[in-house]
Amino acid sequence: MTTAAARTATSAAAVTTTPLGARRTPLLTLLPRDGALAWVRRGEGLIGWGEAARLEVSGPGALAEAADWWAQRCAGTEVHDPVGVPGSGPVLFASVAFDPAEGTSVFVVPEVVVGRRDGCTWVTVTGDADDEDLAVVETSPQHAATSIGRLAYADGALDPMAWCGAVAAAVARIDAGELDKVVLARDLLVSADRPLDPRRLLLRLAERFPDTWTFAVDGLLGATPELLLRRTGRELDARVLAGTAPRGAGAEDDRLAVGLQTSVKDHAEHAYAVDSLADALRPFVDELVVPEQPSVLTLPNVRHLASDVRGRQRDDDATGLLELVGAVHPTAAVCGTPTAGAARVIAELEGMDRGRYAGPVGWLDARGDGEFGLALRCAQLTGADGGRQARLFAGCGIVADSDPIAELAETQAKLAAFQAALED
Ligand SMILES: C=C(O[C@@H]1C=C(C(=O)O)C=C[C@H]1O)C(=O)O
Repeated sequence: MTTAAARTATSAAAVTTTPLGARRTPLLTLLPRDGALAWVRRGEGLIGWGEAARLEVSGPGALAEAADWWAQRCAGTEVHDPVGVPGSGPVLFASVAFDPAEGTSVFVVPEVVVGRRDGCTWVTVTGDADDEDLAVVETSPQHAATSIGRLAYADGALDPMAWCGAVAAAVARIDAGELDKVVLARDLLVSADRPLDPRRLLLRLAERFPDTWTFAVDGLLGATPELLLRRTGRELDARVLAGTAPRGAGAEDDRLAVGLQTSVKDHAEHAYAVDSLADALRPFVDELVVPEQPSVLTLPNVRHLASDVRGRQRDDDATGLLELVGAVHPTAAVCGTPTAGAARVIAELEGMDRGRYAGPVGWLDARGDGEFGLALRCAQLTGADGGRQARLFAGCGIVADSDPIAELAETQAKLAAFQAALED
């Protein structure tokens, strides 16, 4: 099998980072309407726009090819970076297909990146640091708050009852001993009266879900609570989520939280996801800290069992972040256990192309530092009709005790995250 790739690039121009000191303007409000790139949590992170280079790649070697491409590009670049922190200097935004061997992964080197870390802001420009680009950062925010009018929803690949049938079929296959866990997802289509403005959606998501990473790459926008892998020097860390409960009102909410903490089914579902990440990371680390018990992450729409895993990459291991991401993905948080059997069941039962949903999304710098989440609680904006349409996604882990109606309700609670941003 071969890897197919399409690339565009301006010649590897100089990259200049300029410190801007302490700025208050929220990063997401600086984005232009088109080509928004973002990875922001609690007001810090990176945004970008413009395309100095782009790689679209598909095939079994997709991530290795992207890593080579980035390494070559960095090697040919003259860098001025007095800031010297993760995310300063040259940056690559990435959105990897759920199945990189089949789907298309997108990598974008922005012309302009604005970053903020520990309260300090900088701007990085590829090519001539022209006054216009810097002026954007110096002047007023340009976010649009225009209404998008009415929304019309339609079923995606499967209607809710057909999707419940797929869950029941998955449970039967788990009961028959074919596999232990599989994550089944569904999609929901939405059309608006007026074009969907990514900036408006990103701002709403970031406001409502401050504990998540708000991301945008090539029209895939979302607010993910799950960190697949972050690399800072040789430190690696991840936040694994699996096992979910809905939110309720008053005492019911407390009851649901206790139910999640004590649920044997949710703990089993969680353990598969943690084990898959830990097993995949072990060959690369000489130290791996996995919490004995998960904690509970409370979001406005759902609660999750969460495990923050930390490790230190071995000093003699030269594997780069993109290859590490390729090695750990797909974990059982988005695929299942065993991986190959779960992937087969997903292909047979889901009836849809996940595209880049549930794939790794994030950024990488020239030092090899970066952050990748899983593209969850997200939507793919589509160009048809002037960008008035979007495809929303949500999925959940299915194990032996899963009830199709409860799983459907879980997808609805997860879809509600993006729906709230649309409907606000
Ligand atoms: C697959 C999704 O979420 C994943 C599945 C979860 C679960 O089944 O409990 C929880 C968090 C995520 O790991 C999604 O949001 O689409």
